[in-house]
Amino acid sequence: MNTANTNGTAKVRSRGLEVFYGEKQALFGVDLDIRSGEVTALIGPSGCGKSTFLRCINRMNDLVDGAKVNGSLTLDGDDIYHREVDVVQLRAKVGMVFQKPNPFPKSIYDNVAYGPRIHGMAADQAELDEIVMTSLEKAGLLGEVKDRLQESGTGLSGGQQQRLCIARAIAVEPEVILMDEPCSALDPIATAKVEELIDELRDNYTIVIVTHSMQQAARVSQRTAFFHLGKLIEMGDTEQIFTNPQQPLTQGYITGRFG
Ligand SMILES: Nc1ncnc2c1ncn2[C@@H]1O[C@H](COP(=O)(O)OP(=O)(O)OP(=O)(O)O)[C@@H](O)[C@H]1O
Repeated sequence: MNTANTNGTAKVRSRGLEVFYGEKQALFGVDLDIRSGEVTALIGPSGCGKSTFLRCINRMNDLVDGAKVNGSLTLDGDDIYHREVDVVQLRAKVGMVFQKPNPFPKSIYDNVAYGPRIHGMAADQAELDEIVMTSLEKAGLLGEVKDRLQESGTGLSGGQQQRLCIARAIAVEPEVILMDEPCSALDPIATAKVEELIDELRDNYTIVIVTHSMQQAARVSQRTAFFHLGKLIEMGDTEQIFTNPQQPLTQGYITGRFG
């Protein structure tokens, strides 16, 4: 395996990470470093464990009955799976955006204000307004919704809903944003907008994106990790992975021979 991924400062670091769903092992000894200030893409054929790895980072796998995680996974050097970790706080630090936009059946304003309210981040209404506006702005949505903040979030277009979900994630000031195929339900124009947004956000957040689209990985990420049958096969600079992969399996996947 290529271990060149283990240099530099890692925001998220896994060592020997294994995940089981009951008897089924989904990840085998994954050593992977995710750096801040860049976008890391996780690619590989269906069922290779990309989403499983992603969901470990904010412990979404805790919600799956019978799921078990071995090995080490750290955020800024702290064990994500330590028994004293407050999972609610962890998920505020490590936000998530899902495949299908899933705004709450609430107003646009309340969707974004939800997290800050729960975490008591605003001292008064003016401060909450500020957080909501700034988050919508950062998500590139403010211009489109500023006159309809009290309308339902579910009434927006799919692409707008996804940017609303990104605004909702940003509102609690996360350090890491996990995105699980965030554009797969979007049309090409909405996809382009979300990709542009990912690029803008990478200076301030560590972003990890699972994608089925190699074109998307090439467009939005600086580093790419290729998984196959639960193993990390290769990790490197995105350009290198797509132009000069070191492993035959990576080569086979990116040239469309399987997957
Ligand atoms: N909740 C679960 N219960 C049992 N097995 C699961 C569960 N979730 C995933 N798996 C299995 O773990 C393996 C890895 O799944 P995972 O969803 O991480 O793959 P993936 O690479 O993200 O796939 P896809 O691209 O299809 O989403 C697969 O074999 C899958 O069937």
